[in-house]
Amino acid sequence: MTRVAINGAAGRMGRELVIACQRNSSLTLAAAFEAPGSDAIGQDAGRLATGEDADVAIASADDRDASTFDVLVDFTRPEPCLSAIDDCVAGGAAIVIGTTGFDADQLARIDKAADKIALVMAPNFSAGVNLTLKLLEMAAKALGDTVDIEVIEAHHRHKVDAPSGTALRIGEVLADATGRDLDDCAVYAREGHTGERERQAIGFQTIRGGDIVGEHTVLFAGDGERLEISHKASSRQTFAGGAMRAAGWAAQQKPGRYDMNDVLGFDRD
Ligand SMILES: NC(=O)C1=CN([C@@H]2O[C@H](COP(=O)(O)OP(=O)(O)OC[C@H]3O[C@@H](n4cnc5c(N)ncnc54)[C@H](OP(=O)(O)O)[C@@H]3O)[C@@H](O)[C@H]2O)C=CC1
Ligand SMILES: O=C(O)C1=N[C@H](C(=O)O)C[C@H](O)C1
Repeated sequence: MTRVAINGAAGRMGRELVIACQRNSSLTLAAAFEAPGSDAIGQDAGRLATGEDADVAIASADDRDASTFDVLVDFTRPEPCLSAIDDCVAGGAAIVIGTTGFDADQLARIDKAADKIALVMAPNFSAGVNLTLKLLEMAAKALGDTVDIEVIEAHHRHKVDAPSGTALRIGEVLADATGRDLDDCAVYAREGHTGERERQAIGFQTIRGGDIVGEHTVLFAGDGERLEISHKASSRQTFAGGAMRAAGWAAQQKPGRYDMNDVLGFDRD
């Protein structure tokens, strides 16, 4: 049995992760953590997620001892995630990172930690989104500079980062497939007299509202026709189940940085 710990266990994803862990027969919930001072500390992680006790009390992230679990799953915010990584390095545990919104310095710290522990990081753990990335790569290679490419994403009103981590990953895949550098061609906002659109631009449109779980569409707009490839998540269990699959896999790996292509066994080309 792989011993799993969940960071941010009282959050939207944290509660779904508790459920997904309980549904996976090769995993056992060993620990759950929340922000120091959180009202959730001391509450049972299972009771919070499902109404039934899991006999795992949520502890403060300050009291984390990574020798008591094999892998930690983090869906929190960048800074708490980096603290969790430090603890996993100290205790020799693997980590699965679903958190999004890291800056370049933070990403460099994550890369460094992967020299010491197995680290699986993905902006989206749903199998459907990871398959969508493959379809997008194929479409972008085939259509190339004959179309204008726009990435449209929609999420719930509580999301704090934009564009979504998934949209940014989509942008990287599209840029690679068309031989562009995303830093040069990304357009994140348009207002006023913008001038005509440049063919090489990859545009991002962000929608925030209500309880939208997560939707991503790529529009390939040509003359006389347009192609749209969409993924729409309707339940956070799709992310949580994928993250638990990654947790079981990560616990068996040697140190290194991995993503969902590795977990799902997808080819890299
Ligand atoms: N990769 C993927 O498949 C997916 C990624 N995500 C990403 O996951 C992250 C979380 O999303 P979501 O669940 O909606 O957000 P929530 O705000 O609902 O959950 C985050 C949780 O982390 C807690 N937290 C804050 N600080 C700490 C700390 N120091 N130690 C431990 N826990 C802490 C928060 O507590 P408090 O509220 O008290 O601050 C909260 O309970 C986001 O970055 C989101 O983009 C989301 C879905 C899928
Ligand atoms: O914050 C969310 O909810 C989600 N975040 C991830 C992202 O930023 O891509 C994945 C998912 O779409 C839900």
